Amino acid sequence: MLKIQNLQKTFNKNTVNENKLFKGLCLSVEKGDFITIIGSNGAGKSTLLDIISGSVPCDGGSIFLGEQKISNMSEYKISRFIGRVFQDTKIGTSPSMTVLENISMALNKNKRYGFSWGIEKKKIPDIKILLSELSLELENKLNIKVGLLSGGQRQALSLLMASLSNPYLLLLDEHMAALDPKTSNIIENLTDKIIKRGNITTLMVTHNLKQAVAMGNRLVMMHRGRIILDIKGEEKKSITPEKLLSLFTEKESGDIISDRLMFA
Ligand SMILES: Nc1ncnc2c1ncn2[C@@H]1O[C@H](COP(=O)(O)OP(=O)(O)OP(=O)(O)O)[C@@H](O)[C@H]1O
Repeated sequence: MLKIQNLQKTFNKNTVNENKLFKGLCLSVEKGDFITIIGSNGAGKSTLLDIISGSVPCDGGSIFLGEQKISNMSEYKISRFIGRVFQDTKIGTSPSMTVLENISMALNKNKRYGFSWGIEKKKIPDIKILLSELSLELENKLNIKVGLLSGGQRQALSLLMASLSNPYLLLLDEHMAALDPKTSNIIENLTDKIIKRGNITTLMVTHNLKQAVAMGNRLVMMHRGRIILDIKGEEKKSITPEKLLSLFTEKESGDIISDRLMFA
């Protein structure tokens, strides 16, 4: 479903700050895979999602989403196939528009008339049901401007909106990192529910080892632009945060693991 072959990326080429990040990274993702991605600071996790979504160009290699080569496409075109939720709770929604207008925009995303927030009245009951499943009272706030919602409510809405256009791929970039523990827990459960319900192929970057272990069917660990661990099936089910840490140290002995990863 997603095939990344021989990915190359160098930042600040031919300068003193040159950083050869990806030197032939490969990753094959099956339809319905829910992959949690962990790794040290600067490992390339966000850059990988940026390149897949077209916001950062790669220098070489190819990325296929199904039969479609997306590695040379514009970010705008790729966004038709991909949903993305960021760490910043303000990015996925439009603050000056109401909850209903935001939802309508997501529902109309890939339609011929494009981004529009016109909503058919008959759809409102279904939208209320979708929102009530978030258990954040948003079904009673249809006409409230999204800028007035809490970070958790906005993130739940972003997640729902990212899933509404039935994306081929969902990219979650530390989308729970800016939330307090209770809200993070709510969004974690929602993430699981939304992904399972739609069987959405998903890559989720996290610094939280417990979430990386508990969620998804596959776990990828990155370090310095390389994939150093890729586990799935029974191995993934039986992994613990402690085992992950010792595996990391085994594979990269001598390197200092990031405090952020270690104490998440
Ligand atoms: N626009 C850019 N210009 C120059 N260097 C960049 C740019 N974006 C990322 N980098 C570098 O690429 C490397 C990977 O960064 P990236 O943000 O992808 O890592 P990460 O694994 O997501 O890290 P973290 O866990 O700290 O968020 C880092 O060394 C970073 O400084």
